[in-house]
Amino acid sequence: MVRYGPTTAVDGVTLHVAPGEVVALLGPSGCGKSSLLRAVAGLEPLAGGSVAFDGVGVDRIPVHRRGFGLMFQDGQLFAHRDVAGNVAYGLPATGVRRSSSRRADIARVDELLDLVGLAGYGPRPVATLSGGERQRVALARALAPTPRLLLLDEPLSALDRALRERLAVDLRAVLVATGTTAVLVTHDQDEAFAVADRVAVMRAGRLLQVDAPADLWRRPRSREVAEFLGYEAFVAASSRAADPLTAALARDLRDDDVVALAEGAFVVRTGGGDPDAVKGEVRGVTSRRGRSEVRVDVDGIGTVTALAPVGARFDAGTVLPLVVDPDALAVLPGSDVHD
Ligand SMILES: Nc1ncnc2c1ncn2[C@@H]1O[C@H](COP(=O)(O)OP(=O)(O)OP(=O)(O)O)[C@@H](O)[C@H]1O
Repeated sequence: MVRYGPTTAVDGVTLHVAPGEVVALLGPSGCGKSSLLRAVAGLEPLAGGSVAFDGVGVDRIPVHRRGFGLMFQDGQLFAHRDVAGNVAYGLPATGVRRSSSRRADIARVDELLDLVGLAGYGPRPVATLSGGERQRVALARALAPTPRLLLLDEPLSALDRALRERLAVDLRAVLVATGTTAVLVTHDQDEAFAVADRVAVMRAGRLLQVDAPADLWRRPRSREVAEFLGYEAFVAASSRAADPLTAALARDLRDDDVVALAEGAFVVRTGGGDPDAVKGEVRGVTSRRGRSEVRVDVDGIGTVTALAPVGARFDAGTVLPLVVDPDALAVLPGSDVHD
């Protein structure tokens, strides 16, 4: 538990991270992700509960003795050191500076820069680096002491989306290659899914669900989780409107189950009429990422986003035949669904 005066930021959270595992804490702004991470790091005092590593409590151990690495959104590089100097700062001090240990340090810095895709950048002043390059240097520096746990607080959030997507893939590759156990805080679902082995969805100081990305997406435990992930419509399995959805899922549902629809649960059917197809009345069309997203009203379901080939144009009011893509559906068990 973490409290700030009367505000309880983290409450009743139990989270186990396996050796070598990467876990993302995902949730909206203010849900307590950073507070949880900072409590693990030792930067926030615990109002209750405990933090243990390898079965040993670390609550009384100060931040710098926990053997945990930290990396933040802004990298916090030293402006007066070059890239190699920043990475070398992260290396454990060897005491007597013998030339053999200096050579080993140089080799280790080169190895780390290579790992983060910055081979040859050692002599560059950090002021000349792009935002993405700075975060790569910050990652190399954080990994230099081979921390037993790496804590990353929104490490990619200051970067634009395209760069964030690329770096997320690289970040995962580096963590996996080094076998680093890590906890990452992010509000970006794509980032969490790209980097983590398991994603912990957080809301109002609590963990709602912790699962591998695919399981989280396919089996959100509650409507709250599903809505956070971007499911945009919810239909009672017992309603007639759910018939084409349950048919597409090809499995029996309980009457109190609820079918959740993500964007693309309907695809605009091109060519060939089908009198039994679901009908959707067009509200508007936007082009995004090489495809057309068509907002359609479907009887008994509401307004949802159907997909159509790029460049498809439909006038508002047009009635389109739709087919169901079962991969964009999830079933929420009835008893767990909260409105
Ligand atoms: N130093 C502080 N003093 C008082 N309240 C704080 C402090 N730090 C955080 N809080 C409050 O605790 C709650 C959780 O904040 P926290 O920063 O952990 O959330 P978060 O999920 O990381 O949000 P964000 O993504 O916006 O950083 C919020 O209500 C916040 O206002």
